[in-house]
Amino acid sequence: MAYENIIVEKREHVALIRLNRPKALNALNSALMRELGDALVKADADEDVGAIVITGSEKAFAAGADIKEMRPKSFVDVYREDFITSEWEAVTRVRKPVIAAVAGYALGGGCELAMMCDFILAADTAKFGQPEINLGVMPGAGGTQRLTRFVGKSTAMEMNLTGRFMDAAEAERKGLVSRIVPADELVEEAVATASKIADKAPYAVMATKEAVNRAYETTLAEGVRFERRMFHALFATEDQKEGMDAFVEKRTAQFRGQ
Ligand SMILES: CC(C)(O)CC(=O)SCCNC(=O)CCNC(=O)[C@H](O)C(C)(C)COP(=O)(O)OP(=O)(O)OC[C@H]1O[C@@H](n2cnc3c(N)ncnc32)[C@H](O)[C@@H]1OP(=O)(O)O
Repeated sequence: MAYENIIVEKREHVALIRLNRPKALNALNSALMRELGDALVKADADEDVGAIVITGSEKAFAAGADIKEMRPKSFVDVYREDFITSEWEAVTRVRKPVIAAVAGYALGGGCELAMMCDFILAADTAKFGQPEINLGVMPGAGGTQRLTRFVGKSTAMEMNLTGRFMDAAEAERKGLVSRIVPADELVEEAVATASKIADKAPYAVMATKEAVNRAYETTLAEGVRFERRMFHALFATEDQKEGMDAFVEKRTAQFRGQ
């Protein structure tokens, strides 16, 4: 598939995906979401890729679903298409870690896309929000659910009901983003972080991601049991031997994904 709305680069075992509709502040239309889904499936299958970064531009990670594309749709259209379609959730099906590197606006579907990633690195210019209420609708891709889990009911309710934006400092304080970096270092820092993950034992990385995500979907007791079983399973890998041998031999581990 040829891409017109995203740019994909490979760097140091990292797939860097840039959303690229600058004139529309990376508004997420169906073509862009199809291309993003395709790029994610390919990066997930690529044995030379250990982690993925999704980013936008300096001004906008993404200003939400494309309002101009959405505007003429009827109830029957959105219900039949099941809009937001499963293409929007492609990122949640990726088994490798996905980092959202957010500068500028991450609004509506843009904020929802960032929250579907495994963690968010924010530039000091980042602004998050769920302004769908101003359009006479409400979030349709997780804004009422994921945002509430990240920042708690009170802040999520206020943001969803008023459309207020949250700046990077508040997002860090409330746990929406893992950390803030200067805007001109954002992409390099995200790629360096992803590359650090890509150097680790891939099955340990995959199992860790699965276990952390389980914390959102199950009870504590079930989650801890799941974690223990995944921990046990990693003793079936050569990388467990290599990691522990390397520690004892005081050298850097060379993981081979076996
Ligand atoms: C996924 C769901 C189900 O949850 C639904 C959604 O995501 S609904 C969308 C939610 N997002 C918004 O409501 C944000 C809309 N955008 C804005 O409020 C502003 O553009 C801004 C505050 C992000 C930036 O303002 P400003 O700097 O003044 O730039 P603009 O002139 O407004 O925008 C430049 C250019 O981009 C087009 N644009 C911006 N956002 C969208 C969008 N979401 N969809 C389509 N097009 C968008 C905007 O129309 C401008 O283009 P032109 O009209 O000048 O051609």
